This record gives sequence, C-alpha cells and structure tokens, in this order.
Amino acid sequence: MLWVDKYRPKTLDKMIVHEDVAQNLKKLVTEQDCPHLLFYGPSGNGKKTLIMAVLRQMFGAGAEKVKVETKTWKIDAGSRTIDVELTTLSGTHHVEMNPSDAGFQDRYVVQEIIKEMAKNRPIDTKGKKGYKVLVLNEVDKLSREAQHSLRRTMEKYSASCRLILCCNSSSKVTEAVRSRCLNVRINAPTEEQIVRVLEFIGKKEGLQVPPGFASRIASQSNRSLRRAILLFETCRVQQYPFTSSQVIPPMDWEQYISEIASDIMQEQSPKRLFAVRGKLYELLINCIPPVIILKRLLSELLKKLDAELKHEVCHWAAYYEHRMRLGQKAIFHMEAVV
Ligand SMILES: Nc1ncnc2c1ncn2[C@@H]1O[C@H](COP(=O)(O)OP(=O)(O)OP(=O)(O)O)[C@@H](O)[C@H]1O
Repeated sequence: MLWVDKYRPKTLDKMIVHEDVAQNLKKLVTEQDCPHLLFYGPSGNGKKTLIMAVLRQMFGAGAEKVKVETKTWKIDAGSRTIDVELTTLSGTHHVEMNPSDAGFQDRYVVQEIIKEMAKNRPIDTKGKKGYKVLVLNEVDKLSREAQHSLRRTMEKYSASCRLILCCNSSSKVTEAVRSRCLNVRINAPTEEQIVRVLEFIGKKEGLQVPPGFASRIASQSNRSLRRAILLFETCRVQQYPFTSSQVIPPMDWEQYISEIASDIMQEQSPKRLFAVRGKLYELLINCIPPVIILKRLLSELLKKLDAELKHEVCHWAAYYEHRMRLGQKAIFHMEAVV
C-alpha cells in the first residue's frame, strides 16, 4: 500500500493537519443534526480524508466497508430512453459517486439516480428513522442544469438524506447550492505542517531522516500534502539511508511537460506540432487531467518566453481552457494552445 493511503488518518481525532476543522466537525456531528456539507479547497490536502472521518464518526467503523458497483441505469427522458453508466461506492449508510462522470447527461444522474437514492429512508438499529448520506465528488464540474436539480433534491429530501459535496473550486458551484450547505474550506497546509506529517510517517516507518530533508521535500511539494508524501516515498525507494544532499526527483509527468515546452520553443512547425500532439496523448493516456496539463505547460512556457509574449500566451491558454471545459475532446483545445 502506498504511504498516502497507509497513513491517511482514519478518525477526526487523529488528524495531523486541519485539527481545528476536524474538532468542529466532530462537535457538529455528535451534538446536532448535521447539515449538508460542502468541502472545497486545493487538491491533495485532506478533503477526502475528512469526509471519510466524518462518515466514520456518524456511522462507526462500518462506514469503511464499501462495495464498488458499476451499473447502467435506464432513464426515461420523454420520448426516448437513455443509458447512463455510473460507478458508485456504497456502504450500509452512504453512497459515494462522481455524477460529473456522466458528462452532458449529468442532470439525469441528479434528477433520477440521486433522487431515487435520496428518497429511501433507512431505519437505524434503534428502530428510529435515520438518514442516508450521499457523497458527491467534483460537484464543480456539474453542469448548471444538474446543479439546479441538485438544489431541488437538497430541499425536498433533506429529512431523509444528507449530502456531502466535494470540489476544488466553490466558485463553480451555484450560489443556490452553496447557500444550502455548510461550507468547509480546506486550505493548503503550511510547510511546517507538511514537515510534521512527513516526520510522523518517517517515525512510523522507522526511518532516519536527516535534518532539513523533510523541509526540502515540503518546499518542493507546492504545498500539497499528497505530493509531499509521494515524493517522500519516491526518495525512500530511490536511496536509503537518506543523505542531506540527496536530489528530490520531480514528478515524471512534470518533467515530461517541461520537455514538451522545450519542444514548442525550439521549433514552430506542423511536424513539431504533430510530435507534441503525440506527447500530449501520452499524458492523457496516463490519466493526467487535461486542465492540469495545460496549467503546467503554461507555467513551463512562461519560464522561457519573452516578457512581451507572456500576456498573449496567458490569454490564449485561458481562452482555450474555458472552451475545453465546455467541450468534450480536450486534445483539440490543447493543440490549439500549442
Ligand atoms: N489531516 C491529515 N493529517 C495527516 N495526513 C493527511 C491529512 N489529510 C490528508 N492527509 C494525507 O494527504 C493525502 C491526500 O489527502 P486527500 O486524499 O484527503 O486529499 P483531497 O483534498 O481529497 O484531494 P483531491 O481533491 O485530489 O481528491 C491523504 O492520502 C493522506 O495521506
């Protein structure tokens, strides 16, 4: 098991960062009827970890037992029937899914599937009526229509179901949905907090970590906890015992993008564009999200460009990034930027 999974804190009391948020959530879950929750913040910093711990606090250790199901739903949309395939993770008291996976059919997922799940009210062990939790990931990627439907579901079934929404950017979630949830922002941890987590893992693994080594990893991690832990594990595989001068390798996909940026700068011809397209495909095949590729490519290009061109390149990158979000085939838009 990778360290990021092995050392993911399981309960709200064991959090090494965001302890204050965890304690507030604990109070909320134990003392009151929990509202709908919206977790947002940069990637790799503990949203999922907190959500899992909240579920554990609500339903006990049983919340961790989940089964993965991929089902095709037949949805009646007026004159025709639509097939929507969706993967869900379901436990006894909760269901987790990523409704934006259904692409432009996402509103059917919200209108039919989520509504159906929200309707059924479970009965707890004491015979009282309990509630079900639906965890929806990447809600910022949902279309407007889907978000409007979500708002209706939230209102109508609030007695039988609680929603826990998770996303990177709350500005892409409509005001109507945001205002019906308790918004929980999960900030990127500081470098000191990252060092604390790395030292904790080092201790658990029984490693000798030279002074300053953890803080070097933290400063290269871009304040992402997941990235810092992955880098730490890469260093461990590469060389142990650690030395204070040991090179911390960059992520290979990042290095690959930096090569693409050099290719673009060296020559601007159809032949080179063709070669770059192949490399972009390679990244997409390895499941690097297109938006992340574009962002990274832009930051690599900005390092190499003349000051007067920077503004224009940023403008076109932003323009095509927006179009990419509206469209389905990312490669066209990435190529347009190149
Ligand atoms: N409070 C914490 N204390 C210690 N380690 C943590 C904490 N929160 C998260 N981590 C570590 O950071 C890793 C990444 O966290 P997590 O998967 O929760 O991020 P995320 O914000 O949900 O990311 P994404 O938005 O990309 O899904 C976890 O695997 C875990 O090892």
